[in-house]
Amino acid sequence: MSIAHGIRAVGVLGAGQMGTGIALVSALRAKIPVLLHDRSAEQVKKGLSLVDKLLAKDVSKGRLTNEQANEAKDRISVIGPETGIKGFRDVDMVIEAVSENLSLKQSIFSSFAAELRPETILATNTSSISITKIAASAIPNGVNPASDEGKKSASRVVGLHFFNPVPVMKLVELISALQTSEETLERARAFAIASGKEVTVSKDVPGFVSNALLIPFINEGTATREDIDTTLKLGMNHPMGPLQLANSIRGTRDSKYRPSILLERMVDAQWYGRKNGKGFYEYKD
Ligand SMILES: NC(=O)c1ccc[n+]([C@@H]2O[C@H](COP(=O)([O-])OP(=O)(O)OC[C@H]3O[C@@H](n4cnc5c(N)ncnc54)[C@H](O)[C@@H]3O)[C@@H](O)[C@H]2O)c1
Repeated sequence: MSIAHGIRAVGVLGAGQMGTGIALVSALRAKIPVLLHDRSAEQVKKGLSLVDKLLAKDVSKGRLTNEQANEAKDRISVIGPETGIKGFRDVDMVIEAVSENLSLKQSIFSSFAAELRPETILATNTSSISITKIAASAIPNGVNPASDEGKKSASRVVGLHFFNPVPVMKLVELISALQTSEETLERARAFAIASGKEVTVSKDVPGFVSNALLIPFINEGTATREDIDTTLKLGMNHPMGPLQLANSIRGTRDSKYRPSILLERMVDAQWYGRKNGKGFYEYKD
């Protein structure tokens, strides 16, 4: 049985690569008001100009009318630094897309618990941090996690893992923390579908489904980088070889997905892939 998401407005925290894309699909596809906040005014400016650019491209390709593009843009408003996350008080769901850092996310979810309404759904776009750990930080100070209030507070936290670039990639992984309620999960699923995505459900394990399956391809080392990538592209119809993809991802620190010696040595050599121009491949630009 499918249930309605019931989200009348969404808050997006972080206007980087992912937050900007999430704000755009929420405004354009789910057609609801979006409140965007980032601690950096510079990032907000960059994010909004990217939204303009992507919408203009859709109009020029005939995928959207001018009116649809303008309506989508008008649904996005910015919460300034003086208001901060207090500006999310009236939304039904927030999606956190700040930098990948456990203590940063824990302090943000603890502020969400202090500042937002108790029924607001709290979603995180993390790609490698345990949703259960994040959910545990969404319990108000002094409340016992095993009490009814503690369980209820953590039960509205869910993983909503969008892929990069968000407007293009069709998949969203939905991740249930140990504490997540069925209602939170189903409403988050309905919201991702309304935003134009296909949803898969993953357990709260390191890497979730997608990155956990990718790691063995990257770690195998049975042939040259080109032969590994060509095998997966031409033999298995992957659009991109795993080692090309590996140049854009980061680690999980989980022992099950321990990187191969070669990957560790590449990090020792400070060859960080696309980030600084050398990984399995070299990137001149
Ligand atoms: N980039 C990807 O391919 C990708 C894919 C899936 C998931 N993710 C996850 O999405 C999240 C965001 O990744 P990204 O690539 O967009 O990062 P990014 O560095 O592009 O953006 C992060 C943004 O968060 C802002 N920020 C940091 N601390 C903040 C705070 N306390 N309050 C408000 N804003 C704050 C930064 O100013 C920055 O604009 C991470 O958890 C990442 O793991 C990334």
